[in-house]
Amino acid sequence: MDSIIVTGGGPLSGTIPIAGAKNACLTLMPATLLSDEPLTLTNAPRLSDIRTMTQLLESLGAEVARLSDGLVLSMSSHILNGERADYDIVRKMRASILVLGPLLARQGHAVVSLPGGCAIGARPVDLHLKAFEAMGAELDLRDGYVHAKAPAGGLRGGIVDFPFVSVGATENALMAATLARGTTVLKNAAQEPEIVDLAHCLQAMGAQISGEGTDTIEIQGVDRLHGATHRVVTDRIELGTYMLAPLIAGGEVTCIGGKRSLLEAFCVRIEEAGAIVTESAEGLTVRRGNGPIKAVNVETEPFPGFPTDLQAQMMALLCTAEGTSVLEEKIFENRFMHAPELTRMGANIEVQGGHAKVMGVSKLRGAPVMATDLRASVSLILAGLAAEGETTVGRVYHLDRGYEHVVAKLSGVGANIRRVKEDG
Ligand SMILES: CC(=O)N[C@H]1[C@@H](OP(=O)(O)OP(=O)(O)OC[C@H]2O[C@@H](n3ccc(=O)[nH]c3=O)[C@H](O)[C@@H]2O)O[C@H](CO)[C@@H](O)[C@@H]1O
Ligand SMILES: C=C(OP(=O)(O)O)C(=O)O
Repeated sequence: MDSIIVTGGGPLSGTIPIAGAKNACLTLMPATLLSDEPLTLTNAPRLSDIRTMTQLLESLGAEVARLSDGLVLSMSSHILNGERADYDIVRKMRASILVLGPLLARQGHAVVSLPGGCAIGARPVDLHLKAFEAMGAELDLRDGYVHAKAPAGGLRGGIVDFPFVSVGATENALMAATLARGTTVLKNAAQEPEIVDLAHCLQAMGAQISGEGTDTIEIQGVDRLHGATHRVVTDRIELGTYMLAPLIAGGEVTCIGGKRSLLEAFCVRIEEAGAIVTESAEGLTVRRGNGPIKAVNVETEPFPGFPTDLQAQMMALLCTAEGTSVLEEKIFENRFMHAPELTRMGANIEVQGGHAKVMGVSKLRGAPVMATDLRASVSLILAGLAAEGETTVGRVYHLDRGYEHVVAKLSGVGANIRRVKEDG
């Protein structure tokens, strides 16, 4: 197991290329199961989650080729020879549940392991299942698996009214509905850029979809989808993460490929805290304005609100802000596990239920800390960028799920950061 060692310093200067979005790629890849023709994704990120999804698709009979240093994924599921997504793969990555909709739509049956909870909360999949039921599927939950069967003649269109917004359930239902008979309407649908990206890819494959990016998506089922080539949208969470680096360590960084429209609510919050954000054709450039970073309050919400996947990193910034900030986590029940680790670095944070009160301190101090999940890991690296001395972040495998070349990207703008084997 590797660790990352960061020595506080600064200021940072230069450019960081932003990768294709993990969370878009993880739903675009299962879309290949909807067609017997090849789907090619460009701008794919080089991440362990993508390798896990590759393994899952291959277990179902798809062929996945990684070309051009892994940035191009070419997938083909000419023949599906499996219907079972095994617990051994699903437990590694919750996004595995996204094969259920495509399998059910294409071959009329599927057996997919229930993902179970994870470090940030219980994370049930009941909304995914209710959507398939609204399309006529019969579901049986036994032995830890969902056994799903479409009605004779295949899934049929239906009205799916989500009681609250779910990104994954919207994606799963959207994919399934492309091949259902008749019209499906998804109400209270998620509006994330990754949903829009999935809709664009499905449209390129011949799907009839309207309303993507709003809370009502309408899908007119078609008999078959064909192959396509699609470029994966920019990773707005990686983008936001690296935008925080110069605010914490000082300096100026341009995130290549960044667009404000992907992260408006986040940009507004960091500007309130004292950031200067400039958009150009190249990307987003960020630096501190005159004066210290100021405390701000943050509530996580579905898009277009402030993303939960940037809450930990924002907390790292606010640890040394002037004043007291309150962060409210409204998406996941247990997503403050970075707080005790930041406290080990000298932060002053009180967590109560879904709220974290962060009393700004003048400086953090380096310490050995433990990554508990993906975004928590990177928040500790960000905190380490300006901390006094050395911060060693353990359990870096969490980080590898969602950040490619993190050491190269941050050392490229002048950070003192290296990766070592756990035993030295
Ligand atoms: C691979 C991927 O894209 N992951 C993202 C996706 O996760 P994911 O798709 O799992 O997140 P959801 O939007 O579904 O979850 C939102 C909330 O709804 C709850 N819920 C969800 C489905 C369900 O059937 N029942 C239910 O109760 C969840 O426990 C959570 O509290 O969106 C999250 C919210 O933006 C992000 O943090 C994740 O990074
Ligand atoms: C929570 C995340 O991912 P996942 O839904 O795959 O656990 C994330 O990307 O921050």
